Amino acid sequence: MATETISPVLINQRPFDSKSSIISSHHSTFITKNPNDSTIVAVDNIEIPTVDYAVLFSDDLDKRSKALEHIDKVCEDFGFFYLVNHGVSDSMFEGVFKGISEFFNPTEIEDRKQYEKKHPTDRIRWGLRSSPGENREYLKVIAHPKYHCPTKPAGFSEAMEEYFKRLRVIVHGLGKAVSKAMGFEECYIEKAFKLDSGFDMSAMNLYPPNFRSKGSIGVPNHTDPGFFVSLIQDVNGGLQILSHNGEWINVNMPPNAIFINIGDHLEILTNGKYKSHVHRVVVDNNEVKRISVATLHGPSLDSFVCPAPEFVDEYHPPAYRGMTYKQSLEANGGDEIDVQSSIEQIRIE
Ligand SMILES: O=C(O)CCC(=O)C(=O)O
Ligand SMILES: [Fe+2]
Repeated sequence: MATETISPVLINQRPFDSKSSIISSHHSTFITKNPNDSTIVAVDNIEIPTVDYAVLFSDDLDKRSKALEHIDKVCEDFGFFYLVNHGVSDSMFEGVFKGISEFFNPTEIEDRKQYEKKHPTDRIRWGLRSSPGENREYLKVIAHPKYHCPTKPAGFSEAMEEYFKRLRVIVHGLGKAVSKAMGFEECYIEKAFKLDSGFDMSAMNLYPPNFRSKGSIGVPNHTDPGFFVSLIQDVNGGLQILSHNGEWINVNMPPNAIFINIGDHLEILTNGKYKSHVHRVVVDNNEVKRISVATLHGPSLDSFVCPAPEFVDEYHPPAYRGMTYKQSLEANGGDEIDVQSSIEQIRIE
């Protein structure tokens, strides 16, 4: 594959021109321009760590403390992991993917247009993107504090509600485990982000098979707001995440695992101890459509999020500006449902 290297640019988690293709070298990633080839290269040989949810709460103290040490290390050294043994049943997964598939039924596209953007305070939003920079259909809903979802097709809203309820328990459990793993009281994260009224937004995504796509990109490079982001999918294909070392890694999830990614606001709270990682979706190789559900688990909208005193000292000055979660969702021109990362605006250079 002949490529013309323009100039080696370490991506360092910043947005870049999605028309360029990317070649990963061992410890850095270079943007290269290759007019004949738009494939996006990522590696399969870096194993994404697995966290066993049940062991985090094991009665066996030795097992539990080893599991807590493990999750702390995984959050710090990677920032993302596969969560298994989480208690979402196979039938719950089936119900979710069946409901989403039916919602995105190709013959009813006119019906879905009622959820196109009307106002920044929309609680349900639908969109269809078909361009070289983005190829997906999506439905975004607010899942918490008040749940919203289209009422049709029959059973869809109920299946999603049941899933979001279970997911909240799991993610709050992870918050407790991580709080303890960092040496704090169990409800440290819960209190810091006022999670009783935590703001959760979920994006249900439908990616076309490659023959129907307008280019390689399903979703361009981004990080997500929130403290944890959870992702489930019906088939593997296309999610890639940029590692600490600047290598794009293919996310190949075990069946019915949940992919957990640290969100921007846990990076801010921990003053960069845990980091939010750039990811994207590539649709090049997808022979079939793919469905994913990405849920951004956020602080309450009025939570003021800044680096916590426990993570600040003379060697680690605050690296992010403080603002409310709502302000941060709007700082980059987004709104409460079309949430956009604003960590670049929040980071103190
Ligand atoms: O569909 C995926 O695999 C990822 C989607 C995503 O990153 C998002 O919706 O924020
Ligand atoms: Fe994302």
